[in-house]
Amino acid sequence: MPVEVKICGIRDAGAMDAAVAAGADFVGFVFFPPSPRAVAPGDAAALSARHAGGPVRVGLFVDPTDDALAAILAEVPLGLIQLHGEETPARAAAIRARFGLPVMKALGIAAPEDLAAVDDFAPVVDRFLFDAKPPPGGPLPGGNAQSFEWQLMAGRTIPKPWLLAGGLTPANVAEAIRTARAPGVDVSSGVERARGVKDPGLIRDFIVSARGR
Ligand SMILES: O=C(O)c1ccccc1NCC(=O)[C@H](O)[C@H](O)COP(=O)(O)O
Repeated sequence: MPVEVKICGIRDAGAMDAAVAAGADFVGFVFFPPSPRAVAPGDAAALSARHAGGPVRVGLFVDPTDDALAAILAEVPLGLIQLHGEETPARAAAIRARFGLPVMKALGIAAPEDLAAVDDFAPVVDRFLFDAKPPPGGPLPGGNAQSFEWQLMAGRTIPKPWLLAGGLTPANVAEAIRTARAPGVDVSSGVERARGVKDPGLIRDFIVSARGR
């Protein structure tokens, strides 16, 4: 199976087109206003409409209310909801049931015990994303260009499809995949030329490096 790739934080046509052309499996739209990568729902819908088919459109949320989810889903044709906050398994289950979309839960990993949450979420989510724990007091719960120890994932049986994230770049993604034995990867900062500004060339390089060609 080819490694799955998600390009997160798409905000402009150049990035969207590059991700589609390079064969990304997922593109992420950040619906978290404090993020420099936040995108307005109308803009996300327009970017999505540039391509029929192609990658799964992922909406990234941080502890969203039902009203916020409903408003965005009314505008943007999302195929997957990414929960990147402090959502509990019960909240993830409720979102999945109410909105009828698959859910990917992001878990911050710094030590082996952080993976214990997998057992709690596995029955109620469709995918996992394993990211570095955010810096204490930092403004963002993700997208911080920070890696965690990839070796923590090696040899783990994760009962759902999963993506490795955190500090990945075109230069380190192949080693990260080998070390973590990751079936998929997610990137944001590592394909940016400035914070929040994606670089189409880096998006291409990242996907080529991840897939080993
Ligand atoms: O990217 C953001 O701005 C963001 C804001 C709030 C919550 C999560 C966020 N990003 C989550 C992602 O899926 C990132 O791609 C992932 O954390 C990896 O980011 P990076 O280390 O920058 O590649």
